[in-house]
Amino acid sequence: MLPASIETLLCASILLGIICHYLCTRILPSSRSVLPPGPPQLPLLGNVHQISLEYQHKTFAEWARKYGDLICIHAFHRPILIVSSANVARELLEKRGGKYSDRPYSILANKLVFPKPILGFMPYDETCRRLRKYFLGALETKSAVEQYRPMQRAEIGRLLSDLTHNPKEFLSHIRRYNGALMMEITYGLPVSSADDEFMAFANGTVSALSTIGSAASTLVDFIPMLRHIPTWMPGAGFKRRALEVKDMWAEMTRIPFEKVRSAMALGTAKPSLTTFMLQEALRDSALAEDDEYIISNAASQMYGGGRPSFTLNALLTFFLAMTIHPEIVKKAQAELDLVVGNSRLPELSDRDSLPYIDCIVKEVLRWNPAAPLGLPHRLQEDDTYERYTLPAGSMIVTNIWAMGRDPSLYSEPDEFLPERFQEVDAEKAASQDPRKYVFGFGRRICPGRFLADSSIWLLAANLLATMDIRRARDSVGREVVPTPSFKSGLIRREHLEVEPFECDIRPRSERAMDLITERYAEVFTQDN
Ligand code: HEM
Repeated sequence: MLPASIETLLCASILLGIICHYLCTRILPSSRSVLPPGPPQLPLLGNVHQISLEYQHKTFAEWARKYGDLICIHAFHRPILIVSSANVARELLEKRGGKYSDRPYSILANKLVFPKPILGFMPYDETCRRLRKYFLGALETKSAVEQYRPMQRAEIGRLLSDLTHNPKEFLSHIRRYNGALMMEITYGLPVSSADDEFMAFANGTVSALSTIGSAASTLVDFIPMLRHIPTWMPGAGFKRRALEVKDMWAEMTRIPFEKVRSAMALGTAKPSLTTFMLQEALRDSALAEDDEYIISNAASQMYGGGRPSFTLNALLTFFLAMTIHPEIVKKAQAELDLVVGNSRLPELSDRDSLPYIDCIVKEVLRWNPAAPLGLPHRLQEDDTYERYTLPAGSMIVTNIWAMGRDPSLYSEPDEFLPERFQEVDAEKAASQDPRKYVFGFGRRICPGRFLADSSIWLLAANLLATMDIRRARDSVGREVVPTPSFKSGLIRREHLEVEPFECDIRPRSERAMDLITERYAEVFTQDN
């Protein structure tokens, strides 16, 4: 039992806290400034009790219907501004990029897992700008994109061949396609088989990372002193997991980076994102220890740090949609047969002549956006929008999922309908294009967006040109129609995952088999 005087003191402090919080969030701002509207809050907790662990994008979309495209909620004392319209996001994050390009500080990421900040979690400081400049040169210019085309072509050849030999394992083949492509682009290192030990280890690291929590939204981010809790104490599981992931991440970063450094020293390194970044950094001066850390971690983030899993998710969404909709497969195949014929496989240079395949890719990105709530930004200084005051330090969450369900742009938004992008005028086509928002906004926009978009298109076109995707059958021969089912969560995951499903993939014809064999032989010759 506490002595009566301490009990009284505790009660008085709690009461004072509640009054201060109430004054700060409700009474005082209303006399000077108005926060955007939002659901009612509880003292001290704010809206924490209303934010579910999963599917927050749906709760936030419901709130947007009630309170508007820009709403304000509180997680304890911290204001969170939720933007549900692409136009408002552009107005704030793009046009006023100077104030909106920081990331919220994450104790879990920046203190427990990574010894120093890495790209996705960095503030928008000098280092961040330097890294983004490297990415611009390595991923976003026309010549950079051209440079990756042979790798994309080769990996498509492998994927089609793997699918013909072992179609039941399609999930692991797609995972391999994405991982191998990123490995070659990031490090210039070829991957020999799906069971590659390093890729399996990297996949394990990435999934471990995604289960410990996302940027600035775990309990330790709200109660910082929890990071000092001894690892043996009950309740310290989050810290034990974070420290495990820290070691796994360091290993995943070190192994391929050292291979590239040795190959560079021997003059045998293939051009890659890592060689490009190292050469750029060396241009001005010798490499500082910090440069090595920053570059090696940026590379491992490119390769495996969760972002490319966004592409994987889009590829799986494509397979799911094609399994559910045989009529879309037929329509796309008719377009491919007409434009490309059966004497070769589709190439990225055919893209403009295959508008229906493009509509499918757009609908994949809109229907199940890989990052439904984007990555959070942080407002660096007070700002105003319309009649609202937006306080410095607010976390900005873009509800990309809700943007893709804007009823003024998309009818029947839960349906997979590529036709919605057909025969619309140029203005509507531009505002409907999901690539204008699914990759985020402003100065932190996804640097991998062109690569991701072209990899998804290439896979869609090649797969539809050569394979039939049918529904699997159950033990009594009935077709199994997969239910579109996606897992999500801002707290535990940043992205929406496709739940596993089955489908029946077969080559369309003898000719398709020949084309796959020819491409594979070409790839095999390249490897040797
Ligand atoms: C369909 C695939 C992808 C989607 C939907 C996607 C989406 C996003 C989004 C929404 C963001 C946050 C942007 C913002 O803060 O406003 C982001 C950031 C990022 N993405 Fe992607 N991404 C994809 C693929 C990729 C790929 C293939 C790479 C690597 C080549 C990549 C690398 C990154 C990096 C490094 C960041 C952090 C940038 C920063 O913090 O400055 N992404 N992505």
